[in-house]
Order: sequence, then C-alpha cells, then structure tokens
Amino acid sequence: MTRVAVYGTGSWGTAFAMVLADAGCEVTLWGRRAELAEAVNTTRTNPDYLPGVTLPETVRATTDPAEAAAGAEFTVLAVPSQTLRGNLSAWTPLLPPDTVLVSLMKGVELGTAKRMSEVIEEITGAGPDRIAVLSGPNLAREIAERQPAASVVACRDEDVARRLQAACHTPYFRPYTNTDVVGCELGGAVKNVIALAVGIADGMGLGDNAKASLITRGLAETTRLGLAMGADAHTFAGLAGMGDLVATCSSPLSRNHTFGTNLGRGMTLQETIAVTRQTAEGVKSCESVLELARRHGVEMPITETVVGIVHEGKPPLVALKELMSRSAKAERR
Ligand SMILES: NC(=O)c1ccc[n+]([C@@H]2O[C@H](COP(=O)([O-])OP(=O)(O)OC[C@H]3O[C@@H](n4cnc5c(N)ncnc54)[C@H](O)[C@@H]3O)[C@@H](O)[C@H]2O)c1
Ligand SMILES: O=P(O)(O)OC[C@H](O)CO
Repeated sequence: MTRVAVYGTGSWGTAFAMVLADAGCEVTLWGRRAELAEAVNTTRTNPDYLPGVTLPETVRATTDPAEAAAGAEFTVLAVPSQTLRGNLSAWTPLLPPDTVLVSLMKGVELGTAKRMSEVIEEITGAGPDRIAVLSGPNLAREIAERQPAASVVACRDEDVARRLQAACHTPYFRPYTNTDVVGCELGGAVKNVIALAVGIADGMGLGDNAKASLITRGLAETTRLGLAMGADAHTFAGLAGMGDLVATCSSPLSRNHTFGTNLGRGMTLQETIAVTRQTAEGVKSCESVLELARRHGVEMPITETVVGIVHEGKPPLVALKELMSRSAKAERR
C-alpha cells in the first residue's frame, strides 16, 4: 500500500487525504491541534473543517510530524502559503530522503515572491524531479462529498507525475498530468486574486457582463505573466488555468470570492478579515503577484486594482472607474 503523509488538517488537506485513501493509499494526516487529531481518529470526522463528512479508516491523524513522515512515498503539503517556509524548515529533517513533495497550495510567498515549489526546493534541497504540484477546480467541500472533479498533477519528471496521478485517481477525482509546474502554480495563485476582483464586483451589485469581463481579462493577465516566467500558454486554457478560475469566481464556496464580496458590499478590510475563518490566499498573494508582474515587466491591471482596494484602502467605485478609463488597446496586447 502506498504510504502518504498529508501536512495540514484544514479543508483541502483533509479532503485530499480522503481522495488518497479512496484511491487505495494509507494516509497519515498531520495537524497542530491534538483535539482535532483525536476527533479524526475516534469519530472519523473533521468537525472544524468538513463537518458531516466521514473519513475512510485508512486516514489516521497525528500531531507528531515524525510519525506522519515515516515511510511516506508522497509528502503532501496543505498549510497556508505564508507559513510553509517555517513549517517545512521544522519538518525537513524528518522526511524520508526519496519522498516526493507535493504542494496543494495556491499562493506566492510575501517578501520573496517565490512560488511554493521554489520554497520547497530551497528548504528541502529536493530537485525538480521530487517536487510536484496539484492544482485545478477543486473546491474542498464538493470533493469531500465525492462530487466529480478533474485536476492537474504537475512535475518536471513526467513519471513522477504519473505515479502521483495513480495515487489519487478515484471514480470521482480525475487527475491529468502536466510538466508545466510554473504554469500550474501561477494559474492557482492568480485565480485567487481574480476571484477577489469578481467577488468585489458581485458585492457592488455589478452584473454578469462585468463578471465575464473580469474572468476573461483576468485569464489574459495571468497568461501574460506566465509566458514571461516560462510557462506554457496551454496550461492557462486548461484545468489549472481557466478551469480553476471559473470554479473559484462562480462559487459561493470560494473563500477568496466571498472575501471580495464582503469588501464590495462595503465591509472594511479588518471587518472582512474578522469574519473569514479560513485561508483566503489571494489577500496576501495579490501583493506578491504584483511584485512578480513588476519584476517581469508585465501589465496586470486587475491585480493592481485588487491590491489598491485590499491594501491601500481605495474605494471600489473609484477603482472601477480607473480600471475602465485606462487607455484603449487591442485585445491581444
Ligand atoms: N479549500 C479548498 O477548497 C482548496 C482547494 C484547493 C487548494 N487549496 C489551497 O490549499 C491550501 C490550504 O488551504 P485549506 O483550504 O486547507 O485552508 P484551511 O484554512 O481550511 O486550513 C489551513 C490549515 O493550516 C493550518 N495552519 C494555519 N496556520 C498554520 C501554521 N502557522 N502552521 C501550521 N499549520 C497552520 C490550519 O490549522 C489548518 O489546518 C491553500 O493554499 C489553498 O489555497 C484549498
Ligand atoms: O476557497 P478558495 O477561494 O481558496 O478556492 C478553493 C480552490 O482553490 C478552488 O479550486
């Protein structure tokens, strides 16, 4: 039986542990809180993040990172992007030397503007053939209910991507392989920023034309950044690009979309943070994405607008006016 360690008992870590177990793996789930690990082991549920979902017997939880790591063929990381560096520094000495590190995270590190695979490589010293990314339209709650979804597993080494694909393929979860790690990571991180923009528009009461325009132009600016960073344009038309963007921008289950909606309705940033219990990666990553855009000389007007509203206190109506009155241009530029 394939042994997998999943670090992070939040909604996606727990739901993906269930997917792995349903695909036939033996999974150890690491979490910080003893009472939550105890609940998983005794009631087979994660009442804090996925109430009402029964986990398979082959998912066991622990608060001991060494116990989770022991014998793991895959080490899956599902903590907030901004804490990964600290977490992984502590776990690295415990990891099996050949384990494949799998990022489920959809953010870019503040300060360094590094993608999660870059942070993993820097901290663990693993080469690109041992670092994989899973990304796609994968709202955790739907997957925990075993509703059908497709996804992408990306690794520079296609054989490793195929091994991971086999480890998480179930009748309701269909992963495709890809070797474009940069594109998959950027698709996942930037869609959160665009979902904030769409949420703000929804909260302001704007219509479906505005939503479709933001999604389409959001994909255009994501692709521009991706191409400047060496990604493959096809990735952005796929599940980790368009697929995830559409799911996140349309679903009330999305934390980023909901965060934006609250801002668009007139809540302050502090009020919105106070009512947000879970990780909304775009709130911090919008600044790192803008930093990447500047470094690579790429225009990302929607991302810039989101940073203005979220971090610079720009009123959404003023930001909308500025976005719409930019100089006219050809669609493909
Ligand atoms: N929820 C989804 O639908 C979904 C789907 C795909 C990808 N993702 C991505 O997966 C990642 C994790 O998201 P999630 O939905 O599981 O988030 P979550 O907010 O549900 O859970 C986060 C987990 O990280 C833990 N955590 C918080 N701070 C920590 C710290 N300092 N050290 C260690 N652990 C800490 C929390 O206790 C919790 O267990 C994010 O990057 C997110 O974008 C989420
Ligand atoms: O809830 P969000 O906004 O973090 O989005 C969840 C997933 O990334 C959707 O694929």
